[in-house]
Amino acid sequence: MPVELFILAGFLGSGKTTLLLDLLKSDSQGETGVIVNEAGEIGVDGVVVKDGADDIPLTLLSNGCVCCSLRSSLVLTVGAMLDAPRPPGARPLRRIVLETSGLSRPGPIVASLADPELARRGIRVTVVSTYDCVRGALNVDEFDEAAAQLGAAQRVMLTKLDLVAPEAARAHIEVIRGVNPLAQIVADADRAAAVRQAFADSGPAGPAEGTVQGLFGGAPAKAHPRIHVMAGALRAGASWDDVAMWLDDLASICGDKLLRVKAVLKVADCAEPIHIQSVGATFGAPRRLVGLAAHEDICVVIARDIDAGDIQAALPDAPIALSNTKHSAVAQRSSKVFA
Ligand SMILES: Nc1nc2c(ncn2[C@@H]2O[C@H](COP(=O)(O)OP(=O)(O)OP(=O)(O)O)[C@@H](O)[C@H]2O)c(=O)[nH]1
Repeated sequence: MPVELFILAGFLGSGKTTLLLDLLKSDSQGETGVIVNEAGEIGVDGVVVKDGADDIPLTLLSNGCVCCSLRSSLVLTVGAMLDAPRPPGARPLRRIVLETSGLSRPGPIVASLADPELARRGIRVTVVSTYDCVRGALNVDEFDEAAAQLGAAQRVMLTKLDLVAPEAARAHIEVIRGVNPLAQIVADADRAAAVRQAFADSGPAGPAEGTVQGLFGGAPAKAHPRIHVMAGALRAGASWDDVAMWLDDLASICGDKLLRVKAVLKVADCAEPIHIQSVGATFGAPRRLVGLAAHEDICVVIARDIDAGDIQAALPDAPIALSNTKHSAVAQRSSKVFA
């Protein structure tokens, strides 16, 4: 049976990891492999996926943004995942999901997968993009990435439907149709049904591959010139209160320039690492990761028009020291080329 490779795209915080975890929970046969890529050098999603679903084949591509720098390693990773021995009695992998960074553009990833080795294996590629019904996806500052992610999708999955009225959902569907009239829109209020539709087999005809590659194949990967991906290092001995106060300060300094915070931090006064995340400047409830007592700290902050130097200058005694990552440098370099 051909293996389905799903490229899971969608803007920062739009619900990719949550959708992936729902798929893994529903996959009682363990037929799904996962590749996680994040902006910057930090793999929070990989940790969260591992905590939510044991025993899945999982590979992290965490040394850069996949659409900028990892083309050949992606092909090798997919091949290695398919060749890896399966546990006794397990079925062969039926699908692989590549969760991209919320800043990745799917076009170059699809183009990089047009590889003779993968074609020989009969892999079918489908781009599934998540669309956040609370934030919308086409805010002016995020337009380039969001439009690329929606435009390249064969399927667009409406997320956070439970948080909006049906009229709002209908309005979002019109927006999506305006950007990509070819996409199948998954808007089922029954979450389990929606997850099945989002990851349904693409069928013998394949998911309009010609269309995606024709529109986006080979396009250069443009990092957004105004977006900064920062890594944070936790000061030894910092407590949960220190971190909570810093998050408050960070939100008030950045305001709507703050796009995403994700961290797994081992603070002095809690036995387990704590998973923290925000979408924009809105923080979800912190969660203890019980299975990960010995995990090293990871922290990523993604913002627009404000970088680590600005934040450090405003918060000099912070319990978390921020530094700009390669993704910011890539963004700055490419702004000269693409501006
Ligand atoms: N109520 C509700 N919350 C959701 C839904 N999907 C995601 N969320 C919440 O939105 C936040 C971000 O979700 P993630 O799944 O981490 O988003 P993501 O797209 O993987 O984020 P990045 O990898 O940073 O781009 C989390 O707090 C989720 O719990 C949904 O369908 N309903």
